[in-house]
Amino acid sequence: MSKLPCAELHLHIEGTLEPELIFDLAARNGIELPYADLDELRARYEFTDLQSFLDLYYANMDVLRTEADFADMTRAYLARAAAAGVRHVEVMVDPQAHLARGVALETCIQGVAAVLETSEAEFGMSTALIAAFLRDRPQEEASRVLADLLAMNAPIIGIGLDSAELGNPPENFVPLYEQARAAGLKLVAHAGEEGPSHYIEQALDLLLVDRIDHGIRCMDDPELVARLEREQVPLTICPLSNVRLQAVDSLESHPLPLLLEQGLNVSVNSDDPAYFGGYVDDNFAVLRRTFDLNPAQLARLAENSVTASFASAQRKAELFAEIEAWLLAEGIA
Ligand SMILES: Nc1ncnc2[nH]cnc12
Ligand SMILES: [Zn+2]
Repeated sequence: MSKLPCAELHLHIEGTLEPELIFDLAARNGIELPYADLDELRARYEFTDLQSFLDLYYANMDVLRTEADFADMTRAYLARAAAAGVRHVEVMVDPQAHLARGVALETCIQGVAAVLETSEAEFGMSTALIAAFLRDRPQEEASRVLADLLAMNAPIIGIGLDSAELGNPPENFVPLYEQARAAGLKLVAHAGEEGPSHYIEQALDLLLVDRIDHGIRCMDDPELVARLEREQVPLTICPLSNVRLQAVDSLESHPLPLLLEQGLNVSVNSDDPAYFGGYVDDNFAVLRRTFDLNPAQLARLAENSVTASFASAQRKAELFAEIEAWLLAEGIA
């Protein structure tokens, strides 16, 4: 089976930092890591919940110091994503996580954006950049950083909301989202990953988001599931992430097939692929094996990703045609 063409809509670029690159960048920047070798680092990749992952994710970012570091990480992701079948990607970056370490906004944004600009020529892959804000830091700080991003004309298409969800509800960030909307930006937010289903409703009703990242806790509220279907609210779902962070009991009990069956716009994404055991093709592969998904169901997931993307109408038409061609090649058209 050839790689299914798709859009990746839920991807933290810092979550693509592979252990080997962490060691390379540490050596380049003269940083002493708290791990003796790759095996010792890899042994830490056992998570009990979101916070246990975030602790390692933020610690490992310390190796990102220069524009070249951000660029090398982004280049490595694009090459791996191209091999995975990703034809359009909307990359999230966490500017506050870098500012807090003394890394300038320009360094992280320019480092990532400069490489995203090359992906069309190198891989035929279209890209966009989303600035994600840390919900466990103050709303006022987020608003200041967004103002700085706008003042420097950062090439961002939208904003997101991530980091520790429990106890940090969407309602805390209404001013940030109003500011972003006034600037013409697209709006997404993590909601219902670990947090309760009413965080999803808050993200929709108070932040007015275009998409929900994760959203799997909607399963606790059948009326919300019906609403998500009725309004065709996209949920960017990350199966391997949910398993590794124990947001679901097992892959077998993951709600994605049920949500697909019920007609919701669910897509498949990798979240932090260097930490969760795989890129988008790996996510598709385990889903296909576990749930015996047929080519038409896989194509529907890919079509959902294109529908939910912020790509232009022309680009979307190209991507739908690629998926149709894949389905034909699979003998199912
Ligand atoms: N899965 C996730 N949830 C919340 N914040 C994140 N930051 C990076 N990955 C994340
Ligand atoms: Zn995420």
